Amino acid sequence: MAELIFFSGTMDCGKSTLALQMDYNHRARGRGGVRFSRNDRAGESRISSRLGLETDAVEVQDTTDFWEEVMIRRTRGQRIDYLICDEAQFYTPGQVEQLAKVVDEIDVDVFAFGITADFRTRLFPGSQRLIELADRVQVLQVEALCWCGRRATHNARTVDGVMVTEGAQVVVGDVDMVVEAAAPTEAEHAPVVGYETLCRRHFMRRVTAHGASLMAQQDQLLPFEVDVCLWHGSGGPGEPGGPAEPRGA
Ligand SMILES: Nc1ncnc2c1ncn2[C@@H]1O[C@H](COP(=O)(O)OP(=O)(O)O)[C@@H](O)[C@H]1O
Ligand SMILES: Cc1cn([C@H]2C[C@H](O)[C@@H](COP(=O)(O)O)O2)c(=O)[nH]c1=O
Repeated sequence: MAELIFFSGTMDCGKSTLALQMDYNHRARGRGGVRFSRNDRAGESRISSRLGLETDAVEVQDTTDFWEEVMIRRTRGQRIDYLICDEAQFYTPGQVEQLAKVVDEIDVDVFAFGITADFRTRLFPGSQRLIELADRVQVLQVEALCWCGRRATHNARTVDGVMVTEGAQVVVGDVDMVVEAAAPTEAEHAPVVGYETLCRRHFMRRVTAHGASLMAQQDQLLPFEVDVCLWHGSGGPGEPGGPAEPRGA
């Protein structure tokens, strides 16, 4: 019996790699499928893995109807046994319902891959619907790690290296974005948006790898205990929007 499976995890934990592997394995056994994605970092109509694999896919738009996508292909005589749905956090709740219908009504397996929550820890609407409807939600085995070595559970967004908690929900980007060392003039300056996976503790305290390394440097430089402001938030220590703990983060 066909299933709707949601493979989820943080950014950079191997979801797209697994999507490409599953497509390969099913295809190798003679099954027919279609690959879908939306807003892949590599560009439109692509599924790309940081391991270097990349392939073509059908770009999902707000107007895409998965039921129709399958019906049109089957009418043409194409074999459709499964769908690979990457970056599924960007699909609409209605599209997730179409995927469930494809599973239940015409026995097509749907393998969806995506992050559950955004940079504010809020569920993406597509991921929420997948969690509500999937036969199984499978958390990926490969753990993305926080800079402290703990399992990363959250996706932080940075703008010019500083963690932010306000902004549009969707901004395509990558982990390990390099922030320019030499500041360009204001007119040229386009903010660099990046992402970093963190454990909950460091997400809540807003301590990114960059912030932690600054704090470590300050600890080495200062001969005595002083209050050091290394943050850009508005609250006081431990308050929402406030700083990371300056010591023992
Ligand atoms: N040079 C590398 N050598 C080995 N593994 C790598 C390399 N670069 C990336 N990876 C692996 O690829 C994973 C990211 O895979 P990817 O499918 O792009 O993630 P996701 O789709 O979840 O964001 C990393 O967690 C890491 O395990
Ligand atoms: C947290 C967060 C992420 N995104 C974007 C950034 C990337 O383009 C994708 C995730 O891709 P990955 O293959 O899982 O690395 O999502 C976003 O738009 N908004 C966010 O809050």
